[in-house]
Amino acid sequence: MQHLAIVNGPNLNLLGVREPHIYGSETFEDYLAKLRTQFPEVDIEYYQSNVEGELINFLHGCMGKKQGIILNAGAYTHTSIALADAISAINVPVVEVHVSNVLAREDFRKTSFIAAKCVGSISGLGMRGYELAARWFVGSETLPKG
Ligand SMILES: O=C1C[C@@](O)(C(=O)O)C[C@@H](O)[C@@H]1O
Repeated sequence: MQHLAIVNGPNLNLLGVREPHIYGSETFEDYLAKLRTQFPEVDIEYYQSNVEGELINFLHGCMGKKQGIILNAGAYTHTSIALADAISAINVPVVEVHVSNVLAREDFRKTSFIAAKCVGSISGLGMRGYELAARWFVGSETLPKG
């Protein structure tokens, strides 16, 4: 069985409530329940924190345990060298996901400190970005299978 982690950063606990015109009106918990039924062969652990260091600790803990990480770092995407360093430090591939199209928004969202450390990025495809990232991991032959 493959083990993936979905990691959501600050303010993403408020998906469904927060600025629904940008992020939609579905809660992440509802979305995750559907996602899990789409990937019965995958163990998907979900972690969310509003605290930078807690996100880093969780990423460290994925070493040797997960085949891949799907990370929406929220606003830390645009600020956190520490998070970028954590992605470099762990031997687990990370796909960056953003619900909104960050390149179509404010200029400060156009910089991602984490993008270059990730295997790829998905932005602007709504919640489906998580599904597409999971599908990429499942189809990836280069990854060790658990
Ligand atoms: O919190 C978020 C959410 C986001 O990562 C997204 O999923 O679109 C985009 C970020 O710029 C923002 O700070």
